[in-house]
Amino acid sequence: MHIEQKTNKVKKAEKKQRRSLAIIKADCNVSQSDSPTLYLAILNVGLSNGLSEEALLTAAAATGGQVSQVLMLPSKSYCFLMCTTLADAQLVYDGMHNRATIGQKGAVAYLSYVLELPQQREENGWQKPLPGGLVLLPDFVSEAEEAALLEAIAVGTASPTDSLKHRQVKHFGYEFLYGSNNVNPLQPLEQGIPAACNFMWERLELPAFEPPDQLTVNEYEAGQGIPPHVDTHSAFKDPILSLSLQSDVVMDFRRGDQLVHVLLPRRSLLVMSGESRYDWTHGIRPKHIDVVATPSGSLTTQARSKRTSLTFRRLRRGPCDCQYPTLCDTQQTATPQERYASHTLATSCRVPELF
Ligand SMILES: O=C(O)CCC(=O)C(=O)O
Ligand SMILES: [Fe+2]
Repeated sequence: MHIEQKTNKVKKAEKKQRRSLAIIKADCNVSQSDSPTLYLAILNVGLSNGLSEEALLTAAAATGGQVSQVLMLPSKSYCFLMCTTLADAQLVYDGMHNRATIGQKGAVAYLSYVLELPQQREENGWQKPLPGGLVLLPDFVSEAEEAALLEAIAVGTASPTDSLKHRQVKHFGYEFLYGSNNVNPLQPLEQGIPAACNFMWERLELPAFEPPDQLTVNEYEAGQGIPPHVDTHSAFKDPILSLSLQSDVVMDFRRGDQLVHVLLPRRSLLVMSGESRYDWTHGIRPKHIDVVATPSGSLTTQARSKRTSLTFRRLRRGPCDCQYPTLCDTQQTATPQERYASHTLATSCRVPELF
C-alpha cells in the first residue's frame, strides 16, 4: 500500500514534470538535461501561483546548496535557479524535487536540470557597479553612537510624528511636505537637527562640506518600504546622506531599465551625490525578507527588523542647476518664468505616487 502510494506520487511528478518541460521549451526555448547542470528549472510553482523569490531562496538554502542567480518570470508558474557548483545543484535538486511545498495551497515543486537559463529579461541588480557618485561607508557610527542618536531623535521633536501610509516620519530643521514633495524655507521648525548628530560631519572628510540643516527620520517596521523617488532637486543640495540604524535593508537604485541593489548595513552611512543623487531614483521594496548577495557572489535571504533611517539634507534655496534634466523639477518646468519661480513655489517631483 505504502509502495503503491509512493509510486503514484512519483508518477504524478513525472507527468507534471513532462508537461511543464514542454511549456518551458515552448515559452523560453530551454531544454531539459539528463545529467546534472548548474541550471535548475523549478516547475509547477512561480510568480503566477504565489511563489516569491525569498520563499524560493529560503527553501533552496535549507538543502545546503548555494544559489548564485534566481530568475522569476512574470505571470509564470515556473522559475529558474543557477547554482554555484554542480554539487550545489545536486543538493538543491535532491532536497527540493517533489518535496518542497512552496507554492500556493502547498503546491509542490518539481525540479529539472536544464541546459541553460532563458534569455534574461530582468537585470540581475547585484552584479552591477554602484551608480556614479554613490558611496557607502560601513560602520560609520559605533553601537554606542547608534544608541545615543536614537535617543536624541526620540525626544523633543518640534514637528509631530507623521504616520504615512507605510511608515512613520519625523522632521527636524524644516518639515518635509509630502503633498508637494518640498520644504518651506521660510518656515523653519523650532527644533533644528539635534547637536548629538554633529560629530558625524568631521568624520565625513568631504571637502567644502556644508553641514545639513534638515533631517527626516523614517521609521520602518519590518515589511515596510519607501516607493522609488528622487529627492526633489530644487528642495535640496548635493549630497544627501542616509544613516541606517537598527536593521540592514536593501535599497534599489533605478535609471531607465537599469537596476542596482545596494545592501545598506545597520550603522552605515550612504552618501548620494552627483548622478546617484540627481539621475537615479532610490526606493525600498516593502518586504519582510531581503534577497542579498554573499561575498562569494551567491544569493541568500536575510530577515528585516525595525529600521530607523536618518536622512540629512541641506536646503537649496534657489532653482536647481544640475547636469541631469530628466528628473529635475527645475529644468522640467515649461517656461523661463516658471523656472525662476520654482524656487519659491512648492514644486512636485516628476516621479508619480511618491510617498
Ligand atoms: O530610509 C532611507 O534610507 C531613505 C529615505 C529617503 O529616501 C527619503 O526620506 O527621502
Ligand atoms: Fe529619498
